[in-house]
Amino acid sequence: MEVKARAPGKIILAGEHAVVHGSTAVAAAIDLYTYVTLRLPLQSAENNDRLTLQLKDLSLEFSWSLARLKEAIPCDSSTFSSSKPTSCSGETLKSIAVLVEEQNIPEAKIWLSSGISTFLWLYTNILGFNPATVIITTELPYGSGLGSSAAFCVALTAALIASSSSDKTRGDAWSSLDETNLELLNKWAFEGEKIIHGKPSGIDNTVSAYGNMIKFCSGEITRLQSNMPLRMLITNTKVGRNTKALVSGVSERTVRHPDAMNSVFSAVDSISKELATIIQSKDENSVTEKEERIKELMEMNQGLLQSMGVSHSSIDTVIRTTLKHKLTSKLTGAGGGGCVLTLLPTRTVVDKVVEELESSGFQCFTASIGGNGAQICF
Ligand SMILES: Nc1ncnc2c1ncn2[C@@H]1O[C@H](COP(=O)(O)OP(=O)(O)O)[C@@H](O)[C@H]1O
Ligand SMILES: C[C@@](O)(CCOP(=O)(O)O)CC(=O)O
Ligand SMILES: [Mg+2]
Repeated sequence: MEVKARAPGKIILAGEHAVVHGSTAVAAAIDLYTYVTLRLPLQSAENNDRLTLQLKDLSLEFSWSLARLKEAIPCDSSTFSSSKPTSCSGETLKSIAVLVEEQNIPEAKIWLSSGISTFLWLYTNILGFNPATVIITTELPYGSGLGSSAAFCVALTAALIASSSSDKTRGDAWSSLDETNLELLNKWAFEGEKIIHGKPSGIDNTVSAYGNMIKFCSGEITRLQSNMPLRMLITNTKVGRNTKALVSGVSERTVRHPDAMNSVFSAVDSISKELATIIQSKDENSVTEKEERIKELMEMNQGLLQSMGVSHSSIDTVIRTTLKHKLTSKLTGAGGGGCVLTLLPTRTVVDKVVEELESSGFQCFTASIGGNGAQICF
């Protein structure tokens, strides 16, 4: 039996980091996906006593015997239920980390460890100790602010949940999950994100699961209907960073300066709410006027991200370069490098600015905003 699933990456238009501390943020799915193929072998097949993970783009394969997994991962069968997402305890995470270490991940790819731990946790909790081969490919850059971690958790969980569904109508087309399964998958994916991010807000897994554009605040989701064209240039600075470290850096700064940081978070909250209002507004304001307001909000948001300590000299270079072309940019996702968004007002010609950014070693692309969420295919 084979199930495929895919889940999109995202951009955060406003509110990253502050959203972890209860502020509003606005995010949209992009048309770059992580794909998961789950193969469950027949009882009689060879290799029906192993769980294998193939990361195709990286030409890496990891494999565990089911006996080793059962021995290492504590499982209380009285509380175990795939329909009740639970958090991975610190103790279980340590046992899983040992299973990951045994795989001798190449030093240059050691950043994958948290993803592989998450894989083992989600797999064994949703499907139990059953044999399978799981193949993953992705169109998203890893650790660049486009939500590869969430897309990975969402696509994996979608495949795991779909494999136990009774309705497996065959066909080549991608289809969405029903509301109940989407809610379940989003909760499991959030538990997965906790292993990768430490303290995620839940915005990334939510927008990857549901797609479109959302306003998100303390777990409350409002689906947004955009009433204006919204084009963004995405520039990958290619400076590697890690969301977990950046999120905890902001928390530490908040402990040191609670009043100042709470004011920063409150300002971000206002920016995100105003942005959501402008995007949805059907009023008479011309598109140009709305774009001018969005530009200013992005500029203010970037300033506040700077004051949280999550910008980077590479991000400043992108901002300065785009400003020469009268374009406004802000970081997206956790910052510290990673990707930068540049608003492309109607009729902007991007060739010159892209050429200049790419000549500095950055990689530019555009992506369609606000598309599909998680989908499955049998
Ligand atoms: N396709 C994948 N396979 C395995 N692990 C992945 C995959 N995509 C993401 N990850 C995990 O997520 C981490 C990156 O997540 P994060 O630092 O949150 O950045 P982002 O979500 O912006 O890409 C990687 O280091 C890896 O552990
Ligand atoms: C910084 C944050 O707001 C977004 C992180 O996004 P990414 O992992 O950098 O794609 C963290 C979160 O909301 O969980
Ligand atoms: Mg992430």
